[in-house]
Amino acid sequence: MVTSSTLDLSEFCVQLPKIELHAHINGSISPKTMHQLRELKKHKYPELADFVVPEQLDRISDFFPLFKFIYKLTDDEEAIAIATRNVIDEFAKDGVRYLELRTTPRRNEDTGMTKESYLKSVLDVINEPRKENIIVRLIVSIDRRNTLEEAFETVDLAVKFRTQNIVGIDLCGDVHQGSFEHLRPAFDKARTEGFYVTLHFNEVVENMVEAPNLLSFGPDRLGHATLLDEPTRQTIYSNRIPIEICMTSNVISKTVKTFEDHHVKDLLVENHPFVLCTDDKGVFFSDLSNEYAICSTTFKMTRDQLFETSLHSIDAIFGGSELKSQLKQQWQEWHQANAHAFN
Ligand SMILES: CNc1ncnc2c1ncn2[C@@H]1O[C@H](COP(=O)(O)O)[C@@H](O)[C@H]1O
Repeated sequence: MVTSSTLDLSEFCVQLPKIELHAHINGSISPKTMHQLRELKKHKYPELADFVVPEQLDRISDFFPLFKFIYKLTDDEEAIAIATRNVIDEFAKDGVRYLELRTTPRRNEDTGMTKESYLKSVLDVINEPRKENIIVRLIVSIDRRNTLEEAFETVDLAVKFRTQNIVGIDLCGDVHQGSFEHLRPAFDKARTEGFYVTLHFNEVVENMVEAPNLLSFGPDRLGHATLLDEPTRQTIYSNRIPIEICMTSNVISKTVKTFEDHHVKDLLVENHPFVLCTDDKGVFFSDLSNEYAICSTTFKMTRDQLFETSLHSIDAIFGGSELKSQLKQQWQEWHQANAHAFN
């Protein structure tokens, strides 16, 4: 039998069943898969030979241009399928039992990939049978830089493939570009069609002016919610809107100074719902188990508190009450079978 002395914090965090709700597919591609895809694509794009993901960024505006390279690695249906499959396998190995991936459908004129064939390729992988104990769902992302027409196109695609485990729509992309208000009619349509909605929220100071607009939409979850003024905080707390927390992402992209300063500390004090997530594990080099370990070490959380954090995350999934009950039962069974790991 394993005792607590043989199960260190990192191993506990891997074994703990976890929920991942904020993972962008193209940002989650591991160095190993990047290498595999680079080998496939190097003749076509020789410039990829010198591409390495930097370990540190000076500011968040240095983050978005990385995708000019990453998108060359996934420029066709086969490559995006390989990336999606490997990302799912890696999350499963890291103890994730329920995963909501998100991605922005993208076309590529050279390869003939369309937004529809991109989405189909991702969904085919999400829905393929797998041995691992992991349930996978998809959130379709709308990029802030999109025109309203493009945003509608994305929602229409989600409607077309809705029976294939698409559960929600997300607003993401370069935080210094575009506006939610401009794209709002597409989000209204998504809501009317019955999709859940999550919005990247207040990652940088410049986003704060549009916060009232985003909140007036009534999002089901918020991504990051890093900078909150008092009225915004009140609205989020009183409506108990769950927040997707990505500690390493925020610290590496310098929207939060240090782990100790991270705004998750306020949520812990307020007992406000949050879900620990990775954001872009391929770019920030941190798996979900590592995010649990960082949160635990930074805020002195016990193993019981980590288990409760993971268990409560189930309430924030874009799924119905039956699925939530099934997952909670699975979590409780794991807890009973692993009582020794909590000492
Ligand atoms: C750091 N925080 C973040 N804030 C906002 N958007 C982000 C993001 N991290 C990733 N993305 C969005 O996700 C895309 C990559 O995955 P997909 O091509 O969709 O699979 C990026 O191009 C960006 O638009």
